[in-house]
Amino acid sequence: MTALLPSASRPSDRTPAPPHVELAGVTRTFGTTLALAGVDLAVPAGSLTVIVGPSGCGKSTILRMIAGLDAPDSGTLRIAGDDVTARAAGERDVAMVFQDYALFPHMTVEGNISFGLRLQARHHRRSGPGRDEIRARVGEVCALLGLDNLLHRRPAQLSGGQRQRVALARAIVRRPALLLLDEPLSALDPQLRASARAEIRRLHRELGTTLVLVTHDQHEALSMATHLIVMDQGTVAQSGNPGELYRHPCNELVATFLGTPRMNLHDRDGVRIGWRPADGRSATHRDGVPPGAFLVDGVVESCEFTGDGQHARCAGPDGTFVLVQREGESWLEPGDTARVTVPAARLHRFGPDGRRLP
Ligand SMILES: Nc1ncnc2c1ncn2[C@@H]1O[C@H](COP(=O)(O)OP(=O)(O)OP(=O)(O)O)[C@@H](O)[C@H]1O
Repeated sequence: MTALLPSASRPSDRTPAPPHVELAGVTRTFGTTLALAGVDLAVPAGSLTVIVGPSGCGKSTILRMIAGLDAPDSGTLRIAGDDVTARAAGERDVAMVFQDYALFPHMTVEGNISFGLRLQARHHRRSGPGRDEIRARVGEVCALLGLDNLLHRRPAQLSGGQRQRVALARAIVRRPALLLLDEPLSALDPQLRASARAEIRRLHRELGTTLVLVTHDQHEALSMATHLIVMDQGTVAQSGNPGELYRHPCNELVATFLGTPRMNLHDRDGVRIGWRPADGRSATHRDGVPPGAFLVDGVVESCEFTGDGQHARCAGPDGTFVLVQREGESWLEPGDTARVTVPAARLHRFGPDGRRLP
């Protein structure tokens, strides 16, 4: 497939890509709410960067700032190396897809997708795209997104997933160097979400453009991101490769926000010990405890069947915890005594301030 957009270095490159977007010391207050409390972040060029965090942590505000729809109170924003902090939205090579897709209801799919190009043609008669070019570019993105058979429908005649693809098509037909997606999957039902996630990843690979996506769904974030940024109360808690953040969370917030069921935590000797529910093994009293392994006891309160396994919820002297059991293991039942061991290499330790201990 020929790249529709100027190619950027791929996330699989070994050398770290230069940042496409950089925020330095960005703050933003709304009335008495400090939405962004000094944000420093970098979006690697060509990456699929996902910004994730609890509701209200400032994700959408960051996206709107990158798009030029909001301005920082202080700090700087650079795109492709240029300081664009004071530059208007129209002067940035950026396209944004909104959460509600914001399609024009009275226009057909074709009309919606070609709208920006037709506007360009009208305003820049000499340099803007001609009628044939517009038709060719609309055809190209419709083929890419499987919209060929829907060109003459209006948004009301489309499913949620089809509307989302039209919104994506409308954004990429302009060939922006940077594509911003605000909660793009939130209007879709769970089954469509899985295919839409794959669709966005494919689109990102084929376009080779930098894509920044905002979500509050950690599963979506882990499964889609080539670069992950976890936000907490208006600041960046941690950023990097999703696997790295999952395996080595820098603090308790990142540790418990990423992964389901969430990480179990127990206080022992002034240290908080964390372990992921899938890393524990149910053991009997006759089993030896491997050197350095963590041992936790409890009574099974309830079990939840998940299809390929079960989640056993337990309560014990060290607090409550969840154990993931897979097919083939001997499953615990409510009322059973649970004795769980966790290998030393799978333990996380946090200090009183919540930060990861070495
Ligand atoms: N226009 C506004 N006026 C007043 N407060 C605002 C405005 N926009 C955002 N805020 C506040 O700023 C904070 C950050 O909002 P933002 O929308 O960026 O969070 P978010 O992480 O995207 O949340 P969500 O996941 O719920 O969409 C919130 O406390 C929000 O209430």
